[in-house]
Amino acid sequence: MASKNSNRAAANLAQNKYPSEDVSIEKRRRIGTPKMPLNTGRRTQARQALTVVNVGREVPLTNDNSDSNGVAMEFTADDVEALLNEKLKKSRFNHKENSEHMSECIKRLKLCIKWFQQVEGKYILEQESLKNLLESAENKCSDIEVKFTAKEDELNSIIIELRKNILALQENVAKEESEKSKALDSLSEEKEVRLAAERQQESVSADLKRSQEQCSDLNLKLKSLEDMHKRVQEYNKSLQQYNTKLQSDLNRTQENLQRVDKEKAAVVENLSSVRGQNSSLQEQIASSRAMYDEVIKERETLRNEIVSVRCDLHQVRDDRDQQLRQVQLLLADVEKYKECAGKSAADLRLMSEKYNELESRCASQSETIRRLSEQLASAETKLKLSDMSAIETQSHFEEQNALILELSNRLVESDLKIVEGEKLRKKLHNTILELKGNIRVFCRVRPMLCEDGIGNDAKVVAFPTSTELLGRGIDLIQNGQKHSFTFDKVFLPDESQEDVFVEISQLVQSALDGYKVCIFAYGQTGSGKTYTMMGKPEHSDQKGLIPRSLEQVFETRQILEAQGWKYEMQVSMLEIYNETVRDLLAPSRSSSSVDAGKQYTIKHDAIGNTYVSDLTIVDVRSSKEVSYLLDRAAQSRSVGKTQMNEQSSRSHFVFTLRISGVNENTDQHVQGVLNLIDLAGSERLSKSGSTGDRLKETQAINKSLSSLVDVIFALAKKEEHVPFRNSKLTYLLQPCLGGDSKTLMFVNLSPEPSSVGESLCSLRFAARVNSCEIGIPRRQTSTQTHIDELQAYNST
Ligand SMILES: Nc1ncnc2c1ncn2[C@@H]1O[C@H](COP(=O)(O)OP(=O)(O)OP(=O)(O)O)[C@@H](O)[C@H]1O
Repeated sequence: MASKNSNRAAANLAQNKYPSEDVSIEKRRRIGTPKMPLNTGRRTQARQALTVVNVGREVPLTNDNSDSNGVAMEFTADDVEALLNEKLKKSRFNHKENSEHMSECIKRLKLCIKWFQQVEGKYILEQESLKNLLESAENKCSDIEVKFTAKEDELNSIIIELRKNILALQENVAKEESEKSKALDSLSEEKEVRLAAERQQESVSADLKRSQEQCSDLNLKLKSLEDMHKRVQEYNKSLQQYNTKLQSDLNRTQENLQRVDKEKAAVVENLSSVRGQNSSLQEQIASSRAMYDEVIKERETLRNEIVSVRCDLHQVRDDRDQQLRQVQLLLADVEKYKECAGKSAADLRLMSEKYNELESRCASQSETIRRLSEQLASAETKLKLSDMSAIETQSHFEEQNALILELSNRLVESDLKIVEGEKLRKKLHNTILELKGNIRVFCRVRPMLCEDGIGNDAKVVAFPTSTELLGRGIDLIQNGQKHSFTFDKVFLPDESQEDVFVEISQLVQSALDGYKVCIFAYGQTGSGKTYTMMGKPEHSDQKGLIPRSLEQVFETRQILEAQGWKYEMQVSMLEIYNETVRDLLAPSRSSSSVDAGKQYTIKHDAIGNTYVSDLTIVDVRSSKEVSYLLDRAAQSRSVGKTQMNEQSSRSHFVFTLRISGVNENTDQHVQGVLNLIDLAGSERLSKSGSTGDRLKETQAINKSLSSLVDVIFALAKKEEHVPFRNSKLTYLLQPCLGGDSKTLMFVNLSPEPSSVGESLCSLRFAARVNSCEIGIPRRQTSTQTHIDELQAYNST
């Protein structure tokens, strides 16, 4: 209830109303006051009332029941107005009346003032009460305002919080929505995955079924395979037998190859004889052609003669006809004359003379005609004869031409056959080499020498004689223990230099075909390395591989020249002594010590060719030139003395023949290299008994040979790093060992029982080399520009 009143009071305040205004509004209306704020309006009304009283207007009394106190009297606005507007009735003569009237007026005005004062008192009271009310209302209002602001603040903070909550909620909603969409996506994905999985499951179960079926099938197959395995094992055995047969076939193929080579040589010979025949036939043809031309010329002259004779004959015939016509005319004249017998006898005589003359002329002309006819007949027979001989010559010429054509066809055919044969030979040769592996090992045991000592009959080397190992196996007996080894070829002590060369001649041929070929001899001092490589060139049957190879190279070069090949050969020779390279062909070497200061550096180019800087390279055209160079090199070689061999080489000897060939017919270029190396002795320090300088040499030799061993072993194990640079020897041989060359190692053995330890070491190393696979041999064919580039590189 209290709050209701306070609310209403607040509302009134807001409308500038007072609580009691509603009550007094009627009164104010009645006294005619305008509606105005109370404190100003009431004072104005009072002043107006006083003004009315002071002005003394006559105000009609609307209420006559006013008592003497005049308190109960009430005045309306109209009353007051009327009272104020009332005009005093002044009469100049009736002062009394005027005075009465005035006093009346004053009386009324006083009443009116009194009323006003009462009203004012009431108003003041009311105003105070209203003020109190206002104050309380204002207090309430301020309280409310404070509460309101507190509430507002509270609400604002709540609103802010709510807004924050809304934002957070909106974010959450957005997040939730994105999660929802994600979840929906993943759901759909999962659905797809599930479908796929279901499908997969179906297929897997189908597969499973199939697998089970297959499994059972496989079980069956396994059984059959087991049976087959047994059969395969049996087959394998037979294959092994077949393999040995193949090996023998291979040997036979090699023999065939040699036979093919011989046949080739025969064909080449045949070809050259055919070529000779051809040239003689060509000469014959040329002479026949000359004869034919002569006959043709003769025939032409005869024809011309016949034509001229015919012309003459024609002429003579014409003359004769003319003469005959003249004779007939004359005869007619004679007849006329005879008829006219009356003419003179002189005329007659003249006429008969003329007639005789004409007759004799006619007879001579007939004679000429007969002669010319005879001439014509003989010329015609001559012409016929020359025609016949021309035809004969022509047929002979045609025969000769056919023969030439046939011979040239045969020549082309045999050329093709030679090329084909050559190709086949190369192919077979390379197949054999590939079958054998591109690093091969041959073992050679030298015979017992007088120097080896007499009476030492204990045999430490034996050669198995089984078909499988014949020519390939070797047994070494050390302290009663047998060590067996197998190599690509084992040469018995009694096998000749020729026998050894036959086995490597194809390799030498490969150098001409554009391959890099490297043949080196390894073994202890005195085991026959130099004998194998160099031999004794002064005795033709004891020449070693180097002179024989060179002879073959130059011989084959000549044969290949007939096929359009042109070769250029360059030779260089060096030795590696105490890890230092020495040029064996250096001109200064024998006379001065200029060479001693030179630092020969070994370089390899991108295509695996090796170059040694400053090394003397000599162009050679014949094996004789090379022999001369070999002699020069032999003199330059460093030869020392050890207990083991008086002429023992203490350095590695490297002979290099570079071959570059061009075939102008086929526009082929080949670049081959033939490296022939005589290594220094591989004996161990203890065995060599070296001291001082010799010990240093032996150590250097051992270092380079052990580097060779390391390189070979690294290659055998297919290691990433191969230590080629550990020694000059291995670095020089890098392209041969690690690259694409055809490499052959001779392991030379001494049959002496005292050398059995060294022989075992050599054989073990050789066996390791034999198990190596080192790349695929690659033929070096190139264009002319490439060769020029290489030569330019070489010259730098
Ligand atoms: N197959 C052989 N037939 C005949 N004599 C041989 C044979 N092999 C080697 N000789 C002889 O054995 C001796 C030593 O041979 P060689 O000089 O070739 O050995 P080496 O291994 O080269 O020795 P070094 O390491 O000292 O050079 C020589 O007198 C040589 O003639």
